[in-house]
Amino acid sequence: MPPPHPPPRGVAPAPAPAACPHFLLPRRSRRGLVLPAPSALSVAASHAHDALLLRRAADVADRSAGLTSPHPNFGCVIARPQFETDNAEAWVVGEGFLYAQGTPCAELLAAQEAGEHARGATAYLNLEPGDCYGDSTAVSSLVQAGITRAVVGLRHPLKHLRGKAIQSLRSEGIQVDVVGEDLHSKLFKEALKSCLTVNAPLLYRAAFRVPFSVLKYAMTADGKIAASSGHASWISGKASRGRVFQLRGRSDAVIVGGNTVRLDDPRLTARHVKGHVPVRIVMSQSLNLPEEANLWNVHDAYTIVATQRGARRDFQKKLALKGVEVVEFDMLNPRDVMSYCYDRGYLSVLWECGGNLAASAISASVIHKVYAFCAPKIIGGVNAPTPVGELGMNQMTQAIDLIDVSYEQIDRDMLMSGFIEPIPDLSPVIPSVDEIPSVDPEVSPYETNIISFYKTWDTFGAFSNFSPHPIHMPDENEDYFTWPTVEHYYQVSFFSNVLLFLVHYVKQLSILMY
Ligand SMILES: NC(=O)C1=CN([C@@H]2O[C@H](COP(=O)(O)OP(=O)(O)OC[C@H]3O[C@@H](n4cnc5c(N)ncnc54)[C@H](OP(=O)(O)O)[C@@H]3O)[C@@H](O)[C@H]2O)C=CC1
Ligand SMILES: Nc1c(N[C@@H]2O[C@H](COP(=O)(O)O)[C@@H](O)[C@H]2O)[nH]c(=O)[nH]c1=O
Repeated sequence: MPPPHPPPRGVAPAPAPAACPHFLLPRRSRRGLVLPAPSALSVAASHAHDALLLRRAADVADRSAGLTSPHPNFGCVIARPQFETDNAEAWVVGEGFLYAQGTPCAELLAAQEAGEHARGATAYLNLEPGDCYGDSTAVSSLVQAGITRAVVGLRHPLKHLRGKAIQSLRSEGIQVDVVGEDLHSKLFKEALKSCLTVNAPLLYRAAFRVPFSVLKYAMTADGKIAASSGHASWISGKASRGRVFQLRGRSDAVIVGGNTVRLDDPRLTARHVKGHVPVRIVMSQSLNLPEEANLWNVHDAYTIVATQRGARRDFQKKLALKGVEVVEFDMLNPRDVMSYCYDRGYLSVLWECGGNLAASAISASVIHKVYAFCAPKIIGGVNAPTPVGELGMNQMTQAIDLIDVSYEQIDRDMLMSGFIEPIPDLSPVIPSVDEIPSVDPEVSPYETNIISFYKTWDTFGAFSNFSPHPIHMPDENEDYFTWPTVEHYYQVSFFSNVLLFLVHYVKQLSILMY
């Protein structure tokens, strides 16, 4: 996004003493032009601008929520003060976010968009960049772009990456201001909250060693999630259900209980929104589930059935034949299922179950956030199910208080959301990928023989298209060639009959790139 009034080209980076707020620095272009009169800005105003642009970096990072898992959401906003306007939003010359694993980093995209305007500008990063597999593109992009200052919301949560990029940037002469260390004010606290919220799944995962879990339900104005018959479609309106698709798209998995499968035959897909499709998980102790169900159609999305060890082995086999993965637990309970999801690398899980399983999950302390859609309808019914079953509380003083509550009207419905636990800060240290225990392949005798390896952190992730493991394969002339990843080989195979020249081209490109 070009600035409304681009600064002169060839602006020399300004010297940046650490103690001096960036916007107070006088800066000169190579031609001797004095740049915007930043001294006109008070420290308070510069803090306000910094905080606003940092919040914007967090908002930008949020655009790929659900897609970067298990990596954090990174956003980068590059801005430089303009003479003509005090509106910091208009100072933005480039922005970018990490779209997904294996795609260019936020800093590179922002620097590319800013071009020459990045010289002498400030980069706002919701999170300290992390370098994967020795890749330091984020830092080098900012250095090469001529950034003179970086404002960082949070240090990287991984122990082995924490502080590294900040140190590298500083060693390149870039002034780095970290919120809470170099920048303190109420405005920065709020900006920090945005940075924490955008990576809440990662932080909860680190703090509690389970994925970030959201309980979502739709209820009538008299607090029912279905009629007494169990019929529940639909309580909330179309717009609210559209929002649910978005929530699914931000989650690694969606969970329901067996009863919901029997009564609703749900699909639990993120249809109508492009992008990420979560895994569907059914928790069923009895395994008394229908032979035919939408969830067994694994062409829509992958399905896992979590059950009690030994439950209906014949039915387990049938599910496995359909491509459904069955996982047995010694004692099926929400905490063990969440530990299992943690081991699979999931960052966030959406619970779309009924009240019985919801109560069990809340009691097990695995629910961190609640989304309650309330529709202006009354259904009544003494036995009609409610969003949360028995919690064993009998005094109102025992009620769980939601915090950071938000209210939003969605068409005729009201959405209330709030956290059960405070968002953890970064004091816990997330184990590196190597330290995350692998899933025990013996966990179930009837796991499906279809294995999932789309993402590198799946159990069989080494086969993932993007997994950085070279493969050695013969080409059409039986000549062996080493491909840097399965993705390279796949893409070439896909086109080989049609565009042979492309094969040659991609091979050459691979040789050049690696
Ligand atoms: N309006 C809304 O947002 C929603 C409404 N609903 C409605 O809710 C009703 C179903 O409610 P409910 O039976 O509570 O929903 P669920 O089926 O989602 O949860 C209960 C089932 O989960 C399984 N389960 C596994 N482990 C546990 C455990 N530790 N604790 C509790 N259950 C466990 C059992 O399956 P099994 O019996 O197979 O062993 C149990 O019957 C339906 O009428 C449905 O339409 C459901 C979801 C959302
Ligand atoms: N009834 C009800 C919901 N119910 C939830 O949605 C599931 C159905 O999802 P799908 O088959 O993908 O459309 C169902 O099993 C239950 O978990 N959700 C809502 O947003 N609003 C509603 O009124």
